[in-house]
Amino acid sequence: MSTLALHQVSRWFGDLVAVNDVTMDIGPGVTGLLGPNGAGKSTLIALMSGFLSPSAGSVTLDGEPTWRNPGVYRHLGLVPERESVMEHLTGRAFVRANAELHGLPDPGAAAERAMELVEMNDPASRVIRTYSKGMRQRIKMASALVHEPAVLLLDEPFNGMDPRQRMHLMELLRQMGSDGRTVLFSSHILEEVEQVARQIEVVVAGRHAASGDFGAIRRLMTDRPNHYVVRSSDDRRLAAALVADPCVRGVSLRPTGGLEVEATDFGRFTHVLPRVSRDLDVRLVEVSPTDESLESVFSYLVSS
Ligand SMILES: Nc1ncnc2c1ncn2[C@@H]1O[C@H](COP(=O)(O)OP(=O)(O)OP(=O)(O)O)[C@@H](O)[C@H]1O
Repeated sequence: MSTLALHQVSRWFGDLVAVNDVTMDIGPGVTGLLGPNGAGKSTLIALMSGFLSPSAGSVTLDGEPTWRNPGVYRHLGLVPERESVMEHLTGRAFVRANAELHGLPDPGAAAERAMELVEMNDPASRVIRTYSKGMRQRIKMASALVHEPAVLLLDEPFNGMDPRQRMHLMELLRQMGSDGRTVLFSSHILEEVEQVARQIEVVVAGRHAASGDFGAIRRLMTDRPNHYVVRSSDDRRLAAALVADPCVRGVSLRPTGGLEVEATDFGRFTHVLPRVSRDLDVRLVEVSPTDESLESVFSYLVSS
């Protein structure tokens, strides 16, 4: 069982701060690293896997620094986002080359085992140039798993996969997590993370914005102020009644018609709105959220 520990880690490139004072522990089981594009996920994964040195702070695996530490690399497997695979090699030769780099006693057998895990034995004799996006993802995965590492890091592994491949990979990650491995994967899609990860770490603009299980992250999201457009048969009367309720922080009339409502308690608002409109005999025509995008959730989390 292995734990990756990041302590006050920052990484800058010239003037740009890609990772800003991040402290987190990644333990056994599956962790999802969630954040919008450019949040610093790939940089964090490169720091964890020892490919990048921190500008400040420390990244350790079971107490050992990951940067320039070959002893640690034996326990780490990395599935990068970019296609760094060799196009002209067969899948088998590619996975086997990694087994040889790790100095495994029987590289051929280790490669077959790893390819079987990701269902890549059949296309293994074809050259990688002919592979689909999903197959490329899986051959990278086999290569990362060939030395049976205790820690597996995957950068946006579900990108480009079809639903069947996606489900298979999710099952594989779950299995590895329950076997006691430390598995971390990055994603910008909450639903993807929700289905596999026991623990979620949210990063926004290089900062660690939130941490917890899916329930905790979801609560943070639903407890934030929510903005809705409400159209009804009598907007003014409805506005006066809504603003009296504690779950509503503000109501304004929109120039184009309807109301803009800011609710602080999503759960309560969903009960209050129909009750108030029924009591007033005002008919609701439209209720739609205006800021449900993941970006707005992220910016709320980072400013709270
Ligand atoms: N080698 C580099 N040189 C300069 N800037 C970099 C470098 N690597 C990353 N960055 C910058 O650091 C920030 C974080 O990038 P990073 O790739 O880690 O984010 P991300 O969350 O993985 O995004 P995406 O999902 O789009 O890959 C970005 O502004 C990026 O442009």
